[in-house]
Amino acid sequence: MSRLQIHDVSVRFPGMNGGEAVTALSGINFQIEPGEFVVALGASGCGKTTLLNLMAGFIQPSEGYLTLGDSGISGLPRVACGLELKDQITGPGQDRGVVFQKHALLPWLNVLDNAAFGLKLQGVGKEERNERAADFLKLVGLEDFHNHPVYQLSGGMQQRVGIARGLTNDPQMLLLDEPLGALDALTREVLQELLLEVWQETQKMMFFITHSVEEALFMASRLIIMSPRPGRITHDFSLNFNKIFLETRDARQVKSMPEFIEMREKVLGIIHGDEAENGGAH
Ligand SMILES: Nc1ncnc2c1ncn2[C@@H]1O[C@H](COP(=O)(O)OP(=O)(O)OP(=O)(O)O)[C@@H](O)[C@H]1O
Repeated sequence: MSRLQIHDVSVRFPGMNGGEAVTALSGINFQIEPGEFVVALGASGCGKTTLLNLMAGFIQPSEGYLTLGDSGISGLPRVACGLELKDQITGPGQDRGVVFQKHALLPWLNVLDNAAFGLKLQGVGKEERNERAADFLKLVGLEDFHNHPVYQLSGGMQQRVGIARGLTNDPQMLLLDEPLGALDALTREVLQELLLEVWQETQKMMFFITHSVEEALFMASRLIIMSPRPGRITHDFSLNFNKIFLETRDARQVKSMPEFIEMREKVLGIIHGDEAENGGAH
């Protein structure tokens, strides 16, 4: 397992319709260690999705570079980085799985074919891809739904398929952009617990974006808070509420612990302070 490192990264987008350029991220230095569950929280527009897109290799930084172990993800060529990277700049890669809020499933395919779709694109043979997809469908509790068309499934079950699909390459890292944001409260809590179980089982690095402070505190082994204009990481907390849950399996009890409530108030204060500073802009 390798660590993900972000070195002095900034991202500027050209202004829309001839407007001013936007500095979405500035001076980001950050690393994710093997086994960490990192959650990013912050006001709208503070650059959370931009950061995830960088890690996924979907976009390039304007300055700086990213590495996963001794492979470059994006940024300056390895010569300019002064590093001995094993691989050239790779962009998106099988070592990083992505799960979106809208599960982006293919409605004409069944659950198994959706979960195995990425493997199919890579040319993995049918038997092997079905076997690998089945392992991860089992992990998310869908072992009895292989042949169901995805459009017949509830939102929560569709997102389970999305999570299984993100895992089928057995990536080192799972990048999740508000994966539970579109779900009802009850389903959301069930999937929070499921994701923690998946994390415990697979030990993968997780980078998870949310707007919910409670969800962030419950899920994170490390919580980063970002602030906009330009997007920066302003706070970095180590937490262990997720481990307490995995030991006790009692989410209600964890979320009502005095330490949890105290931390929730502290984080809300930080975020509301940022929003007030930015005129509540979204
Ligand atoms: N492709 C783009 N072109 C121009 N500006 C962009 C582009 N993508 C993002 N931005 C701008 O960069 C800033 C950061 O956007 P980003 O989507 O990363 O924030 P976010 O924290 O994920 O927001 P939200 O919580 O609302 O999803 C915003 O000001 C946004 O308008």
